[in-house]
Amino acid sequence: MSKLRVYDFAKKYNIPSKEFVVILNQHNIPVKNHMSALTEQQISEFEQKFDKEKYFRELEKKKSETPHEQSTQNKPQNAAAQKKQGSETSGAKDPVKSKGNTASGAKKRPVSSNQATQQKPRDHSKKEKTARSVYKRIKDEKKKSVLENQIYEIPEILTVGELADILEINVTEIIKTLMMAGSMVSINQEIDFDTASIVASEFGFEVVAIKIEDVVSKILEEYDEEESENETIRPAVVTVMGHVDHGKTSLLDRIRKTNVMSSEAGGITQHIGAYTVNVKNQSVTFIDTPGHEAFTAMRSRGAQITDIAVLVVAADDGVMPQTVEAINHAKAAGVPILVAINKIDKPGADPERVKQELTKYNLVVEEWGGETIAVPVSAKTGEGIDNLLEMIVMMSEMEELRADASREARGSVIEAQVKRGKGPVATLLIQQGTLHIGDSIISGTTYGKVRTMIDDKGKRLKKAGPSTPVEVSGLSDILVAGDDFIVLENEKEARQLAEKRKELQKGERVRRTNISLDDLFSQIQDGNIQDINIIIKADVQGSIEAIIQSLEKLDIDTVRINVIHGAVGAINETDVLFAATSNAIIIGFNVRPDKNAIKLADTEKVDIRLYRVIYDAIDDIKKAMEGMLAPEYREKVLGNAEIREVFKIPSIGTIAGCYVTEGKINRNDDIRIIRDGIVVMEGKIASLKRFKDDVKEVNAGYEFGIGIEKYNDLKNGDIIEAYTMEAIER
Ligand SMILES: Nc1nc2c(ncn2[C@@H]2O[C@H](COP(=O)(O)OP(=O)(O)OP(=O)(O)O)[C@@H](O)[C@H]2O)c(=O)[nH]1
Repeated sequence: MSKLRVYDFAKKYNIPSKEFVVILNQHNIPVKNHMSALTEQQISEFEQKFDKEKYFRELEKKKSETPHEQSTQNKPQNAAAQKKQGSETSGAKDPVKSKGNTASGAKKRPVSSNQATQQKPRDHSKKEKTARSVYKRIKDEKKKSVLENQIYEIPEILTVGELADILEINVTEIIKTLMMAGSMVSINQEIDFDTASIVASEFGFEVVAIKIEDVVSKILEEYDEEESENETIRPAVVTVMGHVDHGKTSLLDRIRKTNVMSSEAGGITQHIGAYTVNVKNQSVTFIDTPGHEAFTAMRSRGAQITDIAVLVVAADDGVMPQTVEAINHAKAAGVPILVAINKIDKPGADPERVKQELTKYNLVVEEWGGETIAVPVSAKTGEGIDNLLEMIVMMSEMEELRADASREARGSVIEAQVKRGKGPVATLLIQQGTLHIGDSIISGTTYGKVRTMIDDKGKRLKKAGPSTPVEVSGLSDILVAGDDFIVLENEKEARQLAEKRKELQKGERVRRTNISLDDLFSQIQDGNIQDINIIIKADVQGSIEAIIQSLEKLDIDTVRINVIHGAVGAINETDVLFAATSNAIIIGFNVRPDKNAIKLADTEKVDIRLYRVIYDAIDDIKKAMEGMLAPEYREKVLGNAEIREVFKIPSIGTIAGCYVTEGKINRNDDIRIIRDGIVVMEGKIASLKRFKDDVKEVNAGYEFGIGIEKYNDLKNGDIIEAYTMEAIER
């Protein structure tokens, strides 16, 4: 029998599961949350003790004693009545409201932004759609917040006029109040939250600061939720991926050249990071930076820009490690793959072999009954390129890519730099709507007002629609590739938001919360995850397959394990970015992360687990899923040294001359030898010497000689890593 969870049991009594958790605990049945499993004994115990009728009787009684908040809330009231209620309520609670206590008082009763978003009727007039204003957004919601909480939501920075508008008080009254407090202000002057809250309290109102980031998320949420009424077909955005030297850049160049020569004679190609070509009166946009690394780096910043991935495979070389990586990265992003079998002009070209190899990765070509389109091409001679472009157009038609050009623009940053005479410029890919000259945008902590716009042919544009890449100027600073951008009502708002974000960034960097083995169980319990994504890096292909097979056998109900990528070699930055983007855990089997990967894993909060025995890896995951991961020891790396020279000494063995690159090496440390990112052995130090003397430790920057217990196969360039096992708290 499968386990009975609290939420299933709660259904029997028709009681909401969260309430049921409380009831169970009241009946001495300890459960953590609605996902907790109950034993048969607990169930029968509860059934004997619980008096259902009594419970519902008491519930009814309680309900009749409390006022019907719901109906009061929904009753329309005029502004004066609201204000009166506002002042009376806050006054009644706090008759001697002193200046400055408002903010802290307000903190105790924050306005639920979630609630507000959910309940707001979705009625956007056309005018609202084209003017996205933080200030207006707050104003729209203020009536509701007054009704619910007698608290006004105000921006963290606003003008005197805006405050007057929100509180519905004559602006001269506000100016007068501020003057009496010794502050001479005009209607358009900006004041901060503290000042605004003091003014508000003078009039008997309580205010809370609405967080800038909340407003931005609300705006973005609203944007996504809004139905686009005028959707039309938009061009596909294509990224080219594949193994090194298979011809990605050559293919992109060939496509661009062919196109410019045929239809844009006279145009001067501008390298802006992406370009558009015309195929049978339809446009296709190509991202100029090939490779899955760039693709995943963009994705890790939130940019989902690619509609189709063109996988370039050289016909004379076949499927190679990075071909497989590219396939996995595209698949994890849910992007359809079109295969370009390149270099068919070469004598050794064998397109059929490529098709055969691809089947191993579930890419079965159409002529063999699959769904993958594969086009033979030569970036060198141009053969097959037209066919490839036509297939891209066909695929984009199948994908039904649509966008509403009548909305205000939203999209992603493709590239950014400073140009002479232009200041900071950025290539923006418009994904929705139309960007106009003069639009105010915000992206990350930078804002701007679009001053000029050019396309990839150097043509000046006044506006640009969906899927168009444009280089814009008029920005306050350099944008970051992969960040999104949105259009706000005016430059002032964009600036305020950008400045606020910058301030927040100065504090603590907003960290991504990624999955880790330690919190896996609680996340499963809370129902937050149903899929566990895993990336495996190992020393040999056989280990990857063995791990995948063992993982498949793990059977924990309601959760599925997906190995989204497995490859031979050290753990690198791209792996970490991929994990961060796909919320995956990285398992390293007999391999190590490189330095950049360690750093990135730390900032991106990616859990990397290193193992030497397959059983240990599987066991850890199993235990994590069952919530039984015992408090454990985790290794701490103490130092790294590089082997610079190897001496074979008869009767003693191999001694290596080394240099400590980081930390220190102690005589008693555990050590491992790493060759090209792969662990070749783990063991103990047999001897540690500086010149002729035995030493206890060697610090960074010093040379030393080392002998390893029962191991002689040392090589120049090997890394000796010293580590110890440390108890960690979970
Ligand atoms: N014969 C022939 N050579 C090609 C073809 N396409 C590319 N090449 C050659 O293959 C080599 C690699 O091409 P690139 O376009 O630089 O390959 P890439 O995939 O962009 O390489 P990376 O940027 O290093 O990953 C170059 O010497 C090209 O001239 C082709 O269709 N036929």
